[in-house]
Amino acid sequence: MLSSDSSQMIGSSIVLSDKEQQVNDLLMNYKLKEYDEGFNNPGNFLPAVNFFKSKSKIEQSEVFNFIRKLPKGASLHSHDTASVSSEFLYNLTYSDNLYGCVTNERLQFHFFSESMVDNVCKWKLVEQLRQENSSFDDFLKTQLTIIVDDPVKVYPSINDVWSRFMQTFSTLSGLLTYRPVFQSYFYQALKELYEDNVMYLEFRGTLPDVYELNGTIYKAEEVVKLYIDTLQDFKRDYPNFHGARLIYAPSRNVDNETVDNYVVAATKLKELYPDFIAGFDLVGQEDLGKPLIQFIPQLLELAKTNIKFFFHAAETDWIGTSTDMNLFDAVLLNTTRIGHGFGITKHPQILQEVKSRSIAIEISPISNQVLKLVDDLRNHPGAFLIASGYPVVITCDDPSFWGAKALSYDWYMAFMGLSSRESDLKLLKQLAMNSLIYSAMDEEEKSDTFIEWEKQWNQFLEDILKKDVFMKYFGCCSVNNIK
Ligand SMILES: O=c1[nH]cnc2c1ncn2[C@@H]1O[C@H](CO)[C@@H](O)[C@H]1O
Ligand SMILES: [Zn+2]
Repeated sequence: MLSSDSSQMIGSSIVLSDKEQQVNDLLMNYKLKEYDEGFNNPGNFLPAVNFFKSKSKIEQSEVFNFIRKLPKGASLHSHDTASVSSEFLYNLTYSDNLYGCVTNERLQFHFFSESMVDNVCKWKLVEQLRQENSSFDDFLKTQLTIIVDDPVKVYPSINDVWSRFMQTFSTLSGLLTYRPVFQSYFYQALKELYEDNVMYLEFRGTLPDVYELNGTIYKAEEVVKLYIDTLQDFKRDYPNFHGARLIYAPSRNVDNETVDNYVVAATKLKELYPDFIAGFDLVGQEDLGKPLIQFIPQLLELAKTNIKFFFHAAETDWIGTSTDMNLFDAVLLNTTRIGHGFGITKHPQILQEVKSRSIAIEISPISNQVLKLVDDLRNHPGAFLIASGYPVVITCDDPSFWGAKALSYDWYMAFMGLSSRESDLKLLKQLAMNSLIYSAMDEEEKSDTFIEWEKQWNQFLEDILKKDVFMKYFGCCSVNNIK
């Protein structure tokens, strides 16, 4: 029974090479030490603690530092304006020509040239706001993320945390949709992934209007071009980075007529940029927005084109509600992957369908914890999906908003919180391969990328073993430590 049970886990069919086995021994040394320490002192087990509190401790974990070095393949679910580290975001607030204004206790940003400041708000240069009031900067920092000291108190329900979450998107809008910032932000998002050993990105974007100081506005089609140009710049600077694609993902909290317009826009974008546009999704808090069933005629129209669907579905704790039913519509509409799918384990029929049709579930553990679906990540439904070999990819959703960076924090949670004490390098290797297998790349591109990834993987094994030999002979970090 034991072997039948563990043979169903993701990665269980992998046979490790000798080199991989040596690296695995090291990894499991780190993992078991940390895991068993948690078993003995449950209050210290990091996946059980709110991420706002656990983050700095995760950064000291040897498992986490191992995962950071591991070539993780692709990042398949993140959002346009919640991608970069909060440090980078904060530094953007020192940009020239940036104005701020506070309405209803929320900060708004906008760039203006001096002669063109509008009257929509009582704008002042952010530089001036900082000079006038010594506590302004602390206030500004609270506006860039949803991090708070006491999340249980500040966010009693999911609607409270989502309200703050949406306000944060709104605060950042005027800062990030200024064309030079828009491009440097995307460049930085790619850079942080690259530095986290991620080689390819598929991200959701709403394609907001982007502006210049002289009043020029770029509409969706031109905004896509801005992404493509930035991607090209990035690939020129970092030729080992494979690439990126956009999933056009506007708000679901709209009427039918707006979705008619989405269909027209998505079709046009796919025609103009067939390679860069991966597909379509609808975003926003599912419990408060419209369910997919409301837009079936439009979505069927879109399905006639070669646009793939990547629907967010059942990002919820409720069973049998419209949010939960989105799983059925997503599968019936032949979705390529499912964003979150948090409710899936309550639906045996959907479980069968996703397995037989190879529809990957994009699991974002930290997002689900911070946005109040589950407190202790050992109770995340993804634990069942991983243990039973469902098609799963690990994703990061909105790392910027909770102080995470790129993908490794979520991989850490998947490895320590959502999988068995026994799960090892085989799981991590399969998760990396899954991220390429379930990407929107065509078969030829997938196999090219896979070859690139394997090179990185072999280099990673070499690097880990070299470091291990070094540690054995030199103790820690300096030749003075030779024993
Ligand atoms: O986890 C999520 N579920 C649904 N929608 C989300 C999530 N994270 C971000 N957004 C949505 O994405 C838009 C920016 O691309 C935001 O406006 C937000 O509504
Ligand atoms: Zn999302």
